Amino acid sequence: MTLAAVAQFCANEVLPRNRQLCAELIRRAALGKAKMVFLPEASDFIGRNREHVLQLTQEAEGPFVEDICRAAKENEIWVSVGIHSKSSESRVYNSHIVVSADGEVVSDYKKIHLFDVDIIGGNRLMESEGTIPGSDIGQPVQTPIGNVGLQTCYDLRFAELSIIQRARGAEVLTFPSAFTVKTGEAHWEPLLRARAIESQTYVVAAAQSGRHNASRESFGHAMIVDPWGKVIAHCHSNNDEAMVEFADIDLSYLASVRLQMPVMQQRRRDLYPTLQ
Ligand SMILES: O=C(O)CNC(=O)[C@H](CS)NC(=O)CCC(=O)C(=O)O
Repeated sequence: MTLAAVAQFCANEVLPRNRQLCAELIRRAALGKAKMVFLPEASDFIGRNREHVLQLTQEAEGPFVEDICRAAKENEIWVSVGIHSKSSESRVYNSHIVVSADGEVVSDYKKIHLFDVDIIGGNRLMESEGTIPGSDIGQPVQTPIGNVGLQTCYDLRFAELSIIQRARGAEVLTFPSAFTVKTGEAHWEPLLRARAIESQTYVVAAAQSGRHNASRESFGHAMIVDPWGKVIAHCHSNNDEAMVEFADIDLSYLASVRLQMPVMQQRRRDLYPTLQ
């Protein structure tokens, strides 16, 4: 058994509180014997507006990453977590870091697709006003649960990334998220299951959940999906309770799914561009 743990909680603008909750979730995952734990996008904080996010990022980044690295090392567990990170201009990066069980940051993915949308009956959010998009898909990270491809939240809607990461050796795709309630109700689970089925990977999706402030609420429902599309861990809640659920990442099962239905070999690369 190689257990993974997926977490959800409700980050707010109180930085020490968010750090403590993350450390607590890491500890609970390790107590449950997980080898790697997945925390949501923006686990360091959810801010009120662009200026607030910029200011909080200055204060949050150093102490947050330090605390995550310490918790990973103390509990001997790998961690995937979404954070805001500083840049040389007045916008931040939406980063997704992986920390090894030695407490070292071993990978840093910057969200490629930014959430610039105006949903009728939902939210208008223009992420690119305060965030610089990343431009590197990166290589999957070798971890004790398998090769983990890093993405973030809205990237989930761009299936090309998942296929490319699968071609680069990903066995697990991970999407730390803060889905809105309206889009989450309609799309969250079907998108996660679709990515798992079509790329034949495990999908681990940690989630923000509950009300962050007067204008932001997140959908929750963190989950792990197996390569057949079955939901094998599910935080059944959309309130602000912090929780963690577990599932076995079975790479021999993954190999058998790929063998039975070899979709990667069956792609018509003569008809559509080769993905690498
Ligand atoms: O703002 C922060 O600090 C953290 N980042 C987020 O919450 C991001 C950008 S606003 N949220 C999403 O991408 C939601 C995607 C979504 O809900 C969908 O694809 O339907």
